[in-house]
Amino acid sequence: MNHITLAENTYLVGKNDTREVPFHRLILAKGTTYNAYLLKTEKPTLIDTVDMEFGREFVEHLSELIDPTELHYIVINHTEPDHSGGMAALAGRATNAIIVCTEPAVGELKEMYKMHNREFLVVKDGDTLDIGGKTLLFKETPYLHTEETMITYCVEDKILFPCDIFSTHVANTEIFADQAGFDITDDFIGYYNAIIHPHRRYVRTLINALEGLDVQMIAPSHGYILRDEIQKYIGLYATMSADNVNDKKVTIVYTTIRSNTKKVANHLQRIFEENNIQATVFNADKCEKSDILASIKEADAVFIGSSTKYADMIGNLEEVLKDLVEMDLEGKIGAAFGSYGWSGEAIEVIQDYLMQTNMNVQSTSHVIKTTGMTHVEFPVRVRFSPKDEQLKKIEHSATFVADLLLSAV
Ligand SMILES: Cc1cc2nc3c(=O)[nH]c(=O)nc-3n(C[C@H](O)[C@H](O)[C@H](O)COP(=O)(O)O)c2cc1C
Repeated sequence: MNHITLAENTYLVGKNDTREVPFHRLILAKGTTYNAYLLKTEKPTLIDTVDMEFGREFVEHLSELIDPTELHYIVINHTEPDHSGGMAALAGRATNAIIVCTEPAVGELKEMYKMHNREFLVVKDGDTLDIGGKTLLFKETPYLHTEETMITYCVEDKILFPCDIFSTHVANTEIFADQAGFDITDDFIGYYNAIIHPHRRYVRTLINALEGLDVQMIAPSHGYILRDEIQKYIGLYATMSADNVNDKKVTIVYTTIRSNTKKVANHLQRIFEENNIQATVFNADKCEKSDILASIKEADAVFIGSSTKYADMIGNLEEVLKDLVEMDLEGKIGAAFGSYGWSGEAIEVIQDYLMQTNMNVQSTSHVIKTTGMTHVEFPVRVRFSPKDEQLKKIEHSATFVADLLLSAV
C-alpha cells in the first residue's frame, strides 16, 4: 500500500492487488488496484475505500496518515464491495464519520456493513460539500455501472474522482499513466469494453456532467491516475459510447383479444422509433404469414407477443412460431412479450419456441449475468393494459435491445 500525494493534503491511499483477480466473470490477468483518496482538510474526508479482503490492512495503512476517529466524511461513490468493502473494517474505527452517498446507496450500505444507526448525508446531482479548505461537487451517474453511482469533483484541486469510470485493471506500480512506460490506451479501452460499454447510454449523461468542469486530473478507483491528455480519455468514452449504426430494423408480431398486447407492441415500436430504428408491427391474425416471415428475415431483432387465454397463446401466432423454428435466424435478437391477467403462460410458450431457434434470445437471467442490470426484464410480461410502471418496463427492455443494435459492428 502506498500513500502518494496528488495535491496539497490530497493523498492516494489504495491497495495494489497483483493477483489474477476473478471479477465480473473475467480473470484480471494484470491484477488491479483499489484506489481510495484522503483529503486531509479541516473536515478530513475519505473518498471510497478498498476491496473487502484488504479492509484491515487498509485501516492500518490509513492510520499512518490520520487517526480514523478524525475522519469527518466518508464519500462512497459506488457501493460495489471492491470500493466500499473497506467499510467492514473502517466503520467501527471511523466512529465520527458521516457517510456521504446517493439515496439508493443508503439502504445497500446499511445492509452490507451493518450501519443502520450511522449518520448519512444524502447528496443529489450538483450538490456541493464544504470540507474545510476544499469543496466537493457531486454528480449522479446512475447505471455507470450500477444505479447508485456518483462521481466526486474537488473544485480547488480540479481532480475528478469517478470511481469505476475511466479506470484500468492493472496492478500498476507507477501511479500516473504518463509514467507507465507504455501506452495504457489498450488497457483503458479493454476496461471500458468489459465494464462500461453495456451501460453506454449513460456515458452520455456522464459526458454532459463533465461539461464545464475544469478537470486537470482523473483519479479513478482502479489502475492509473490520468493527468495528461485528459480530453483524449474523455473523448475515447464519448466515441466508444456513440451509436455507430443507423440501418437496423425490428419486426414486432402479436396476437390479441382486446388490444392490450397491441398496446405493448405499439409502445415497443414507439421506443425503437425514438431511437431511430425502423420497427414494423404485424397482427398475426390480420396479416399474411408470408409478409410477416419476409419482414422477420430482414430484421435485426424480432419481438413476438400474445395475450394468454386459458393458459395458451391466441390466434395464428403458433403457425408463425413453428416456421421460425425451421428458419436460419442466426445473428438476430429475439424476445417474447405479452399482456396477461394472472399467470401469462402464453409468454413462456413463446419464449420456449424462440429458444428453439438460433436467435440470440433475451432473458432476464442473461441480462443480469452479462450486465448486472436488474431493471431490464425479458420476456416482457405486462398485466392487463400497460400503464405507468409497466410502460417504463417496456421502455427499459426496448431501450436495451436498441442499445445492442446501435452499438453492433
Ligand atoms: C377468456 C379469457 C381467458 C383468459 N385466460 C387467462 C389465463 O389463462 N391466464 C392469464 O394469465 N390471463 C388470462 N386471461 C386474461 C388476459 O390474458 C388479459 O386480460 C390480457 O390483458 C388480455 O390481453 P389482450 O387484450 O391483448 O388479449 C384471460 C382472459 C380472457 C378474456
